[in-house]
Amino acid sequence: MKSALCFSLGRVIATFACSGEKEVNLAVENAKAAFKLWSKKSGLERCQVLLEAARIIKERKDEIATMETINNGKSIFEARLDVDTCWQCLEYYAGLAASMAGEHIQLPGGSFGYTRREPLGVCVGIGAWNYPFQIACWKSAPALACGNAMIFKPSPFTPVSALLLAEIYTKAGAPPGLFNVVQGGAATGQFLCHHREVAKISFTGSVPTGVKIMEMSAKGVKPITLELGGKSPLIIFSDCNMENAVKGALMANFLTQGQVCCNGTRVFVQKEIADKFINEVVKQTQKIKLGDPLLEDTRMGPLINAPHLERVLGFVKLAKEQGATVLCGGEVYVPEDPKLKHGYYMTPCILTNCRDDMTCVKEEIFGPVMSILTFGTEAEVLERANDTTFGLAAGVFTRDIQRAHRVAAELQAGTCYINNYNVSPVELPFGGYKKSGFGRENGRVTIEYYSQLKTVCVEMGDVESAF
Ligand SMILES: NC(=O)c1ccc[n+]([C@@H]2O[C@H](COP(=O)([O-])OP(=O)(O)OC[C@H]3O[C@@H](n4cnc5c(N)ncnc54)[C@H](O)[C@@H]3O)[C@@H](O)[C@H]2O)c1
Ligand SMILES: O=CCc1c[nH]c2ccc(O)cc12
Repeated sequence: MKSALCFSLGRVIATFACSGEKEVNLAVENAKAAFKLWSKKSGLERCQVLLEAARIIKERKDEIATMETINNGKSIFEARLDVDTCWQCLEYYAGLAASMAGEHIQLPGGSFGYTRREPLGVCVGIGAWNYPFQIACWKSAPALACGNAMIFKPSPFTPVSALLLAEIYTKAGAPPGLFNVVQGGAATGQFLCHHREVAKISFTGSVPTGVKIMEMSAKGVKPITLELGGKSPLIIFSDCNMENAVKGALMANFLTQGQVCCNGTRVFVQKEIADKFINEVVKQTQKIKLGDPLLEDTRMGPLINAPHLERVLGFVKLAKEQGATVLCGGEVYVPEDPKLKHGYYMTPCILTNCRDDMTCVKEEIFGPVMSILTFGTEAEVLERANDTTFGLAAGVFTRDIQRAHRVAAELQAGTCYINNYNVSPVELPFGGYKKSGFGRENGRVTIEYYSQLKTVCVEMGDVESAF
């Protein structure tokens, strides 16, 4: 069985054999052997390997970013920013590796207890296609820092860049098999999830697949992290800094061609400033440079593949049928360069006259389509913003500091941005509420998702038997 990889030119650039049960078993055996060695190392020794891997990522930044652009279609400008958060993530967890510790608890009669934070074993990471290298780093860095091994399965649409990470960990001194990559789609993912020697699964992808992962993990009683989809609200109050709010709305909608899980695609604008905001946001959107993602000044490349482009265009068509107005974009784009004519490009789209019950406002589109809605009061917009089964992210633009925090506290989302959107410092935990998933990536808390706590109870006196 083969998996084909396509790029913006619409041509296959690589083929990979999908891993079957035999290859998955082999990967697990290798990971188990590596885990034996790695889990015995001190935190400081693990820290040194992660720091060296971070250094290599920095050194090879341009090469990795180029590969990611070819892999995914995002602009080279953005791919470089992605790579920065990757080495930062490895450095961050390198720093935490040596500080992992338990507690010492005094008990009556001089007895005491202590806790040990121990690794889980062989962990599995399963990734989506929108941030291939970054997803592999955000999963593997905390896993390895805690003393685990990881088998990573990238999306079959973007199989290449995770292999660079495997090469880098090996060069940095990780034992063979500590970070293993297997290729394939759903079937390979199922072999991994069902494997009895797999201790944990961290999944990034869609809600329907997340449900399947949860079912499989339930059978094996395995802990999981689910980073799923979203339909996040971005609330723009009339007292905002307009220039920043417009920039924020673009950041919330058009990175990676709009294929970002935490995008703020429901943009609620207070009525008083709606016309001015809409004018400005359309003006700035029309200036976005589309085209060859490897060119320095390009800011939007092609979507991931032909069926996805059709799907996104279908959402725009349906929005029009349901009464929305297309203010710009929403159409197939054919770059002038003949080499790019088979790419999956579309122009970034802004919809107005949207209602909360429209499909474009309710469902995750995962493409460059912003839906603008207007609102009157804070109470009204909060109710409408929270009226969704998702809860990945949310944003608010206002100059009123009390309102900013009040609104952030009321929003049902795992990440709330105040006066910015889609920045991702690795020090901050990231993850969902509601159907957007559970568990966290990044931040100190993720150590808890890749380790388990052992309590050791020590008797200093004689046993007082009940018998
Ligand atoms: N919350 C987040 O952090 C986050 C980040 C990126 C993408 N996403 C979401 O991911 C979706 C888009 O990504 P996608 O299309 O790659 O998602 P997807 O669910 O189709 O696939 C994700 C991964 O799961 C694998 N997979 C598919 N079926 C499987 C099965 N039955 N068992 C095991 N593995 C299986 C795929 O091969 C792929 O590697 C969007 O909904 C987006 O919101 C979420
Ligand atoms: O696409 C959604 C958010 C996101 C961006 N980069 C990463 C990396 C790993 C994730 O699990 C999610 C994300």
